[in-house]
Amino acid sequence: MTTPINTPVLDLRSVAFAYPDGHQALFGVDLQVQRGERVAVLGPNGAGKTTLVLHLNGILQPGAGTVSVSGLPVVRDNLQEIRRRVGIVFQDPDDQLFMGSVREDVAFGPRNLGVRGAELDRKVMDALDMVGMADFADRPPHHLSFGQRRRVAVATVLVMEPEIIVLDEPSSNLDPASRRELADILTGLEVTLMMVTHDLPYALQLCPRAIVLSDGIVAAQGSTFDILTDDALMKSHRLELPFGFDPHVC
Ligand SMILES: Nc1ncnc2c1ncn2[C@@H]1O[C@H](COP(=O)(O)OP(=O)(O)OP(=O)(O)O)[C@@H](O)[C@H]1O
Repeated sequence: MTTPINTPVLDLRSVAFAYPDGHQALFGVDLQVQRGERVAVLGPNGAGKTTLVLHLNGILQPGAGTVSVSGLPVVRDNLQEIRRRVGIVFQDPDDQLFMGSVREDVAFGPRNLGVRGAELDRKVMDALDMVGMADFADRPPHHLSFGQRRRVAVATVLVMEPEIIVLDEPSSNLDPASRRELADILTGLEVTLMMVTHDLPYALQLCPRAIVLSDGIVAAQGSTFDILTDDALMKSHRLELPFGFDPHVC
């Protein structure tokens, strides 16, 4: 199927969601992400960011509203294709690494789609190369450091050649060098990217655009720089820059 060139990769219309216990987490979220964009999702604890992410590949289904990925609605019948198009890197890499070796973990997704033999080997090694983990292909994931496991988790998503990569707190628990190396990897990728983060300098470095999710609605969106330098907006949504960090000088 061909997709018109200006169809957003992500298109959320009036998405509302309540958990089974009745807690309403999203109250009508509208959000479009165009091909090639890098967008940060900012917001205080409990704002609904993870709930939003779980709607992007159909882990959660909205109570009202719609989610589409490059024009394809996120509904039960489309989930296999949606999950190929949307790669989610969860906060805890151990949620997505469960095989005996790095190579097997990265091969898991494409193998499920029927890729085999030399083509599978090539795809796996290309993805591991992109995250600088090719030398670790035969190591068990649980023998790797947290930062190395996060890179492998990124490779498990890259190998599927998704249309958008969504990362939940990609810089959490990384030491400064690993944090910087992951930023280098992510900025080098030619893929649409959405990143949920409390690490505001990271958002500024990686994502030209940001949205502020607060109490289950999109409270603001615009350039990341404009948002981070709007003191009143930042304060009203409990967003704080690290002490001494000045967005004007990075
Ligand atoms: N399984 C659940 N059942 C009921 N309520 C939930 C469930 N998961 C999350 N919530 C509630 O939904 C709201 C949004 O949660 P969510 O995890 O999406 O927030 P978040 O913005 O990702 O927060 P954080 O920055 O702390 O990770 C919160 O009030 C939370 O308590």
